[in-house]
Amino acid sequence: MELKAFVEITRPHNCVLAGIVGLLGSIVAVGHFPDLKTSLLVFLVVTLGCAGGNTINDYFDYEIDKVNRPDRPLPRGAMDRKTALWYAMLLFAVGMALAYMINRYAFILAVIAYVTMCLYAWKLKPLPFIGNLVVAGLTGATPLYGAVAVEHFGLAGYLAICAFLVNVAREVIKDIEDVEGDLVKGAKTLPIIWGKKKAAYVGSFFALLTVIASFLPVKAGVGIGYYAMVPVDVIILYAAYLILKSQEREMARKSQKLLKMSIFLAVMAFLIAAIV
Ligand SMILES: CC(C)=CCC/C(C)=C/CC/C(C)=C/CC/C(C)=C/COC[C@H](O)COP(=O)(O)O
Ligand SMILES: CC(C)=CCC/C(C)=C/CC/C(C)=C/CC/C(C)=C/COP(=O)(O)OP(=O)(O)O
Ligand SMILES: [Mg+2]
Repeated sequence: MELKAFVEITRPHNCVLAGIVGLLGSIVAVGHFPDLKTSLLVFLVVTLGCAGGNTINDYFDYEIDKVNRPDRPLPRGAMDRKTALWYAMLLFAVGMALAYMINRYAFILAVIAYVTMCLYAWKLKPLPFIGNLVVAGLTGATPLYGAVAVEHFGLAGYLAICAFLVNVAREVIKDIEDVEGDLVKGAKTLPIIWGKKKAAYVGSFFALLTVIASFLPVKAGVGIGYYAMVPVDVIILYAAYLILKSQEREMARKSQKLLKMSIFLAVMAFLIAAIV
């Protein structure tokens, strides 16, 4: 067993980004950084939840990942599945204990999110489009989590809408990329039941909705720092153009990676707009 697998299986890049988004939700809700203890707790509860979610996801996706992602820790043998299961439970347990230190609602929302990630990995992923909505819903819940922690909502709802829409687009396009492995496990994803072309239209439609929604905070008066969102929207539209042009695995991978880049850049833009 490789020790680095305990970090790798959590997909730390996603977890840190998610933790920042949780903190961003608190900031845009109250218009300033919350106190250090709340900031740290929000970051850790979201990061640990995302880490546990990614770990339990790989536990249940073992057969699919042997085809789609053979380089991941479980299919390559760097960690055994039973260890991954217990590790995920540990991550969730620590996250719930920390959530309890924030407030009652933050604890309840963390439990709901953690259970949802387990249900997704165990049963919901193979459901056409439902699985995509569940993952996107969890990403949309992330900024709302930060708002619940500070017991105020403010602009966090706009972040949640954008997070949800862009991740629906990305999840559908990821399913186009993963058709080969998903067929192995009998997953009935959108591209498998509707065909890759129709799924590409769905993904592009949600990408367009994301661009439209990305201007909601401007309507709410977020200032000049917000124009950093323009290049983000250009990247999102280009990702939509690519997947409409071709639904081959490599093009789907390029399109979904562009959407991930747009998420990272958008989060940085929101962070700058919230701080300056
Ligand atoms: C206009 C615009 C794009 C606004 C950004 C909205 C926003 C705040 C997005 C953040 C969403 C979020 C909480 C991201 C956390 C990291 C993440 C991408 C989570 C979803 O992961 C599921 C995915 O299937 C994992 O796959 P992979 O990234 O390939 O490991
Ligand atoms: C709101 C709280 C407390 C936590 C939220 C935690 C977050 C950010 C969740 C976002 C969604 C997420 C990262 C879920 C984890 C499970 C996961 C990786 C889903 C996608 O997995 P697959 O659909 O199998 O795709 P992969 O090919 O990437 O495995
Ligand atoms: Mg998976």
